[in-house]
Amino acid sequence: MTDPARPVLRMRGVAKTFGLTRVLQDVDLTVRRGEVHGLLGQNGSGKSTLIKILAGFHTPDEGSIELDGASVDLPLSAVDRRKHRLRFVHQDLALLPSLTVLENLLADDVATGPGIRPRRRRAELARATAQFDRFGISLRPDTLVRDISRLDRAKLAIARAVSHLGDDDGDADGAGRGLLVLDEPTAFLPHSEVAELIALMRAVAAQGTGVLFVSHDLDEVLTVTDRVSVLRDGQLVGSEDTASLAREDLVRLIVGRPVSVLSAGSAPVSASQERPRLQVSALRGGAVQHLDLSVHPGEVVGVTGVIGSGFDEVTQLLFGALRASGGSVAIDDLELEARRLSPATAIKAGVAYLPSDRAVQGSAPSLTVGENVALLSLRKGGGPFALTGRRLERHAGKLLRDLDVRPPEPALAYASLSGGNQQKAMMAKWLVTGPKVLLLSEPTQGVDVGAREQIFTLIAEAARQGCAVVCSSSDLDQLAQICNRVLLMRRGVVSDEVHGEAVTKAGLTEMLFADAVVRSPRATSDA
Ligand SMILES: Nc1ncnc2c1ncn2[C@@H]1O[C@H](COP(=O)(O)OP(=O)(O)OP(=O)(O)O)[C@@H](O)[C@H]1O
Repeated sequence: MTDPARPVLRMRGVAKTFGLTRVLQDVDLTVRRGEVHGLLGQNGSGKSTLIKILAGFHTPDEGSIELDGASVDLPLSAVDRRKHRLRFVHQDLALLPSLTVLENLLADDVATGPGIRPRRRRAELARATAQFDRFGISLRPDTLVRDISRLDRAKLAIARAVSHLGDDDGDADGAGRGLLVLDEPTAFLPHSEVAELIALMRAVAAQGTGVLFVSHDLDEVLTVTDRVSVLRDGQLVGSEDTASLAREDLVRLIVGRPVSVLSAGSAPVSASQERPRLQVSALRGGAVQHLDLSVHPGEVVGVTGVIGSGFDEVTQLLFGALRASGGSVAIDDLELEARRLSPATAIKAGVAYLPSDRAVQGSAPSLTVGENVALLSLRKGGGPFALTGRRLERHAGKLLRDLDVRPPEPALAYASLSGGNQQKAMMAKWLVTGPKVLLLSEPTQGVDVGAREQIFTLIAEAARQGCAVVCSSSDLDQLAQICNRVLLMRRGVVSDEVHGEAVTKAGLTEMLFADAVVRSPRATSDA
């Protein structure tokens, strides 16, 4: 029988170096059975590397790992991962959109065998339904994954991982239920939906599984975890009971110093009285039914709402990443028909766009950091010959240092930068073009508290230089810190607006709450 007090994971003295860079040093990490354990740290602090060691992707240079009290060989083999029920849910969720919920749940069988055998279908359906019921998930097994919401996809990915943890050969006392590693599964979810995933994590831990949860969202971490471990520059700087930590303590552990901007809020930039830099009239497309919007030089306007309200599509429409069906967009004296907008015309008109799905839309992962950062400035500088070789490296290197991208090394493969540093590099890429209009979609998703502060400063600086900024986000804290005014969208139209002193997290929460009250019961349950 498994000792219930025995940790599901114990890492000791783990170290990892890439080339000359020491990424992890002497890391001890313990996850207990039935606990949700947060793993935190700034961008580039080594969290993903630690997880990749657990996934058997990297071999540590030094250190040992015990799973359920048993020492395992390194690199961790698939056999050991399966034996000790070590499962992962990564940010991309790894679901197959063209298959059904049930087929995804059984993806291992589908991938390696003839699919779901007809005579077992009934049994598999019953098992899936029981699994969903156990965790309070309402998903129809026959629905195609491409037709379900982002929240349901995240739930499905977790249910799939857990279904392998709770196999019938578990110990009679329920011990030894393994370890579920969640690597930022909430990063692309609106804040209003995260609560449901938090409930799911707690339900998983309640069955005896250890949950290791990586997130940059401190409120989320303080709500769901029992303990947290913090990495700074590859070293473990603390493992603490969450209940004993105040938010400021956690920030200090992560960043190594207090971060004043989080409590004080950055001073909002003030809009001038000049005529609008960006004028949007009767824009429609996607879920957006009708949008009129004027943004002055120096003004930062937020757009928020619940999923399906269209708030997250406004910036995509303005950039031409999503085709508009009507309306017009004027930037200074240039009038454009919204239907004719494409990313190329938008860039030419002086529009910069930082999408939320950066890995897919925002960058060229196969190029180096320097090439990515210089992509647009090359275009601006008069063709592909404007900056080459050493000049390109010098130019990109300066930008990277200015923005504190770590490491500020233009020759590195872009894909090897940590998530938050990729985000800062993309911000650098756009800001060198001196845009008239800056469009942001969830600009600090997956970004640590220190980098978040730097990105806010960059946004304020862009506004100070006369940029008109539009930011689609469900992060009310972020909107309160950067915006002069925030629009609330409901069913494709603007239903409310807050501005001036009311742009605080409390003011925005109140606006959303008032909106939820007036929405129909069906719409409210979607929130
Ligand atoms: N394969 C690799 N080759 C070279 N350097 C790497 C490689 N993988 C990671 N690194 C470097 O190791 C450091 C730690 O990266 P890691 O991805 O573990 O950070 P992280 O804490 O997960 O960051 P984030 O929160 O931004 O995802 C970074 O400086 C990164 O550039």
